[in-house]
Amino acid sequence: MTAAILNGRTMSAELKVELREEVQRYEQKHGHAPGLVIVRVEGDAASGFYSKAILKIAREIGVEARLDLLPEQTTAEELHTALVRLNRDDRVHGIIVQMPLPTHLSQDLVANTIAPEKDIDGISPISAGNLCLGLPSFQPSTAAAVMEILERGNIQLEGKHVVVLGRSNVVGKPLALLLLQKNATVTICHSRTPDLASFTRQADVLVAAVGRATMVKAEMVRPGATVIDVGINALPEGGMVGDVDYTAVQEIAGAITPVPGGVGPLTNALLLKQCIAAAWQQAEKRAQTR
Ligand SMILES: Nc1nc(=O)c2c([nH]1)NC[C@@H]1CN(c3ccc(C(=O)N[C@@H](CCC(=O)O)C(=O)O)cc3)C=[N+]21
Repeated sequence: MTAAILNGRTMSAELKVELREEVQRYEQKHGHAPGLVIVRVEGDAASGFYSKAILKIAREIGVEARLDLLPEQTTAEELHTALVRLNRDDRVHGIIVQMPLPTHLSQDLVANTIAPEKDIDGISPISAGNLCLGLPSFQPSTAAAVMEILERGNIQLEGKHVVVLGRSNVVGKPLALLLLQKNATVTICHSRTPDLASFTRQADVLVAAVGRATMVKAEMVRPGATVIDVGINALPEGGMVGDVDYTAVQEIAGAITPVPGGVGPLTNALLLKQCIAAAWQQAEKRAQTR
């Protein structure tokens, strides 16, 4: 038996249609489009690709988006000033700062400066705190993309054992909290977990978010399990692979996400979804205080 493929491209196309309609409703009510600004500090080549991909999807669904490109030598103070200006700009509803930043700029600075109501990538302490408390909040978009795939793939979570490989602040940690909200039993494994396979073999749903090419092998997967691959590993010969040994694991798993074409295509769509939500929230708040 081979696994059902959870196709992120198809799901993303469906979500984009829904978001397009949502943007039209917003525009009819408020007379302007939701606004998004991507801040990119030059340095990391891949992040330029992601910025362009976000601009493209924004254009497709009708969100007004622009890229603010800052030079690699930008100081912490200059970045702070740029973010404060965006916080004060009423036409900007969502702000995303592309990671990774050059080493002299800290993610903390960004997380603590972006206005929580514009933090559509869920990196501020307010967003993280609300998520931890089980309150509504913006979510890191990759973690949100995994939840969207599970939902659209009709993968049941209540009472299921989900094993998450990786504990990053952008994927593993927030994802574990989102899964708990769905009443899953959650285990987080990481680089210091001994005998990883003894955990992964127990998983009804296995999520790999480690960043090590093809490290999840067939013998680590329980027959019939759902396997979600968040990994993006560039190959020296070009192309990319996930954290899962796809060819071998798809013979064992019940359902599996490919790389590319799995979690990736949904990530930016979820970012835009949260930007539209941010625009609604800000417009309604403004209406109340008038
Ligand atoms: N502040 C911040 N937030 C992020 O959410 C963020 C970030 N920085 N920096 C970079 C990572 C990575 N990321 C992806 C987005 C889309 C695809 C995507 O669309 N991938 C496709 C296409 C891949 C291809 O064909 O090259 C796929 O997997 O099929 C992947 C990865 C968001 N990230």
